[in-house]
Formats: sequence, structure tokens, C-alpha cells
Amino acid sequence: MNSDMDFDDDAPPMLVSADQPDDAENLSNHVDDLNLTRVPITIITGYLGAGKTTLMNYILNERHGKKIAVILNEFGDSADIEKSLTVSQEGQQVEEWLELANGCLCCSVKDTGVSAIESLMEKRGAFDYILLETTGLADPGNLAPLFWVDDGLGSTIYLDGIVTLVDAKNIIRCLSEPTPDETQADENSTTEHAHGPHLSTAHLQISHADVIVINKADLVSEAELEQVKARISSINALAKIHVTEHSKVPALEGVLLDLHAYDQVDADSIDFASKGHSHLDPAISTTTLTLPPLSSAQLDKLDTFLRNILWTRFFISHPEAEGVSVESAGSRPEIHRTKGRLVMQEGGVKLLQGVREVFEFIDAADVGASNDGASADRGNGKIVFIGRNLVPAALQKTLEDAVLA
Ligand SMILES: Nc1nc2c(ncn2[C@@H]2O[C@H](COP(=O)(O)OP(=O)(O)OP(=O)(O)O)[C@@H](O)[C@H]2O)c(=O)[nH]1
Ligand SMILES: [Zn+2]
Repeated sequence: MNSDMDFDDDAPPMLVSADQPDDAENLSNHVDDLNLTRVPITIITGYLGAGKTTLMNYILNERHGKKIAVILNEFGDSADIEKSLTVSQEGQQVEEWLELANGCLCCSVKDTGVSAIESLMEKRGAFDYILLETTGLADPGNLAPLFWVDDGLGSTIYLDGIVTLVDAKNIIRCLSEPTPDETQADENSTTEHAHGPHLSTAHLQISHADVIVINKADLVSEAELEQVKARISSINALAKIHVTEHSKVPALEGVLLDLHAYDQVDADSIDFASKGHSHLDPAISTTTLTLPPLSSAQLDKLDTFLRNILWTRFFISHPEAEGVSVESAGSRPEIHRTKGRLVMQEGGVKLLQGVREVFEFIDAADVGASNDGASADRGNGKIVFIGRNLVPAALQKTLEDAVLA
């Protein structure tokens, strides 16, 4: 089915069938015809030694009644072009191999990663879930948009969420003192983004997470655990936090699977993020902006505002810093993750999803209704940003000038 792959670096991978026209709409119809279910992929990331392998083994040995493909994306010293993949079903494990262009799934997923997974599913039957463990040094911000494939492309897999494991004992230290090898980390991880000196890999992994598992709880006191939770929430107030020992997560559904982190935006999590969390972390924080119900013309202006801020990272001056030198009076926001729920004047809600410079609005007229009334503030739209150099008052003012003026 993937006989005719497009290796153009800018083109997302497509499922190409020889007897169908090379057209996205027809392709997706073709996929519907074949009655293929789209398989969710969860990316598991975390610092070296946080407990990822322990988690994978726990999942593979549980009798969960699901067919889960587990892909390990360790980068070793050998440039293997095949990756080990373990398919677990009813406690039985089958080893498979995934052929990749250059041995690294995160680098080759654009070209061959998705199609490798698809052809494997043709051979072995569709999986219920795919779990991809990335190396300890990976930057999930690079990986996520590649898997965040549009419906129209007819792909058989979609990104369900990113789960980051942290080591309760070491995480605060990891956030404070980037290790020397982080600065020269995986070449692929930072080339496009010049991060400042205090941004560690742990920051990237936490800021891109939809779920954070704080593991090795047995190694810290209650007070230390609270400190870790507060620090993590201050970086990423959108992520759900679970505390574990030996990576024994309380459940699979909702913790690792069925997260729908990129196709839904849960009103409660937006509310939680907007409660105001102390800026405990100097490098990354979560900020919530509010907007009244929008007209469709204002939604277009918001689209432009988002392009400006996410793509060109324009300079935002701080209204409270008149007369201060330019350097200290403004900032260029660097946004890693965006989520929002926008209330429309004509009724309905638009969901906003973004990873780095990629973002999209999703219609959600019927999604929000069930949550109405849970908060007095539901009548307003909210946008949550996770990133660097976010000064809430300045961002809110810039947003209002761009959208409401
Ligand atoms: N005390 C304690 N040790 C743990 C816990 N979870 C995992 N470990 C141990 O921590 C070590 C590292 O765990 P792994 O699961 O290999 O961690 P990893 O994230 O896969 O590590 P890398 O693959 O090197 O990145 C192992 O010796 C585990 O047995 C825990 O909750 N408490
Ligand atoms: Zn890579």
C-alpha cells in the first residue's frame, strides 16, 4: 500500500495506494471503505532512569486484554535500521522489527516511520494501541507534530498523548542544573530552537506532556513529593499528574491510553490551568488568557495573532515597563504547547490545539455542553500557553489589541 512514498521533507507521510488517485479526500474515503480503525499512539518519554522500561514491562505483563504494540526508540551506538517492537496480547509477547530509514524513529518518522507501522499492521492485524518509548534525551516537541496527522491524510494512526515519567528523587535537580551532555544532546532536538541556558531536557519533556507520572515516590518524603508536584504544575498546569512506585500506574485508560490529548480540550483541565499557579520555575510557565465570545471575524484575527506569536515570535512589550531598556522591557515568547476553548457569539465552542508552531481550531459545538455550569467563568473563552518568556499581562494586552480592537 505504501508503494509510492513521498520523500519530500516538508510533506507529511501519506498512505498511498497504487490503484487510487493521489488525492487526500479519496484516500481517506478509501481508508473508510476498508473499515480501518485509526490506532492511537502514546509517546512515553522521561529522563534517563526515570522508570520507562519498568513501565513498559509492567504494561506488557499485565493482562489487559488489548493488543498493544510497544516500540523502543533507544538510540544506541549502532545505527540499526531496524527497531525492536514487541506486540503484547493476552500476556503473550511477540517480537517484531520495524524497518526505518536511518534507525531513529524520531528522525525518520516523517518519511518511513508511520508507513513502517502501517505496513506492520497490515501484516499482523491492527493494534488497539501503540506505545512508543523515546530515549531519555528526546525532545517530544519535535516528535508530536509528526504524529499529529490530519484526518484527511488517511493515516491509520493518530497521536493520543504524550506521557512523561519523572524521577521524584532527581527531577528538581534535573530542572535546576542541566547536565553538560544536555547542551549537546541529540542533534535533532534543539537545532531549530535556540533554547537559553537554563532550559533542560526535563523542561522540554514536562512542557510537552499531557500526563506526568511522578515515579519513585518511595524515595522521597511527603514534603518533597509536594514540592515536586508544585514545581511540575508551575511548568505545565495542563498535564494530569499521577504518582507511582515502580511505574505501577493506577490504570491504563485515561493514564496512558485514550487520552485524546490532541482532539479534545477538556474544560476542566483548562479551568485547572487557569487557577493561577505560582511561577516556581524560572524557565517555563503556564499562562492563561481570556477572551469574550468571539465573532467569526474575531476568530480570523485570533488566527493571525497565533500565527504571529507562534511562527515569528514577535517582540511583546510589557505595559508596566515604560522607560526601561528594550532588553528588559519586553520578551519574545517561545510557546511549546497551546490549548484553548473559544466561545463563539453565534453559539458553539471552538477548540484550539497547538504544538510549537503547528496549531488548529477544531469544532466542538457538542463537546462543551456537558460541562456547562461547572464554572462561573465558562462564558468566556480561554487560551492556555506553556512556554518561555510568558508575561501574562503583556500577552493579554497584545491579544486584546489584536483580536478585540
Ligand atoms: N526505588 C525505586 N526504584 C525504581 C522505581 N521505578 C524504577 N526503579 C528502578 O530505577 C532503575 C531505572 O529504571 P528503568 O525503568 O530502567 O528506567 P528508564 O527510564 O527505562 O531508564 P533508561 O532506559 O536508562 O532511560 C531500575 O533499576 C529500576 O528498577 C521506583 O518507583 N522506586
Ligand atoms: Zn532522532
